[in-house]
Amino acid sequence: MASEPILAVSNVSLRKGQALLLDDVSFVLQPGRFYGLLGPNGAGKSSLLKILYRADKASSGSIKLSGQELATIPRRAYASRVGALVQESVSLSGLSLLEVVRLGLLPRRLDPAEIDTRSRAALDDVGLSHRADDDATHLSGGEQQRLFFAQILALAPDLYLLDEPHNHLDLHFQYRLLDLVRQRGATILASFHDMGLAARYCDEVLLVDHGRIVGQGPIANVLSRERLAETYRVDGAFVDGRLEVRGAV
Ligand SMILES: Nc1ncnc2c1ncn2[C@@H]1O[C@H](COP(=O)(O)OP(=O)(O)OP(=O)(O)O)[C@@H](O)[C@H]1O
Repeated sequence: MASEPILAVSNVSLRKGQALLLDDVSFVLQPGRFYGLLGPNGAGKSSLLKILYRADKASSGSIKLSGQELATIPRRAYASRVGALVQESVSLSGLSLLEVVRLGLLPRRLDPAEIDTRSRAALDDVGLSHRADDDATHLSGGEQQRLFFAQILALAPDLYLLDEPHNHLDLHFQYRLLDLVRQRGATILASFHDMGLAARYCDEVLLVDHGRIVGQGPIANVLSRERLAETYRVDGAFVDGRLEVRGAV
């Protein structure tokens, strides 16, 4: 029998003016699994993730975290269980790397020694411990992404929401950081445009198109030749677990 879902999304819609960004979205996430959120540009992936990390509110529908309606969970309690790596740029002005990671631990209310230990360990995980006291504004794009990964790794949430986690990362860190997150054994929902990474890491994918979930399951089943043509407008197919694309259609 399946355990209680960590997240249950039922009939969620999101309107902005005349535009329907999410249209009756429903799915559940089971604990400990790695889920990919796939879909073409403008499909609604970031809009959905924003609602899940409470940067936006659904126009209708229900979202439950371990059976509790999201709107009834105190913000701090929610933030200590659900960690997000997001696309929006954040000002790091005047902060050291260590301070940025510490900030991410605020919802946890830990004692200062524990905050320090966790923050330094997380910086080490992402290969930035030697720069702990540097000014965070001086980081490259990929280094900043690693810093935000450190923040979320230090938090150690039950549910990781990752919007294009591979953004700006070189090959080493794409694999290293996704391996690290997966090893935590938490639940992960991550959006991907890189199908190689999605195929390697995701137990299951959710395919979004025009604000609707049009498929859920193992990636090679969801991204059939027909769906790849309809949704991504490419002539392609999964062969031996790898996506082969002949070109755009
Ligand atoms: N505040 C808003 N008002 C109106 N439309 C919006 C708003 N925010 C986003 N959109 C539109 O909603 C659609 C979905 O955007 P979203 O960022 O969720 O897509 P996405 O699947 O994450 O795309 P990408 O792969 O390009 O990052 C887009 O067409 C976008 O222009």
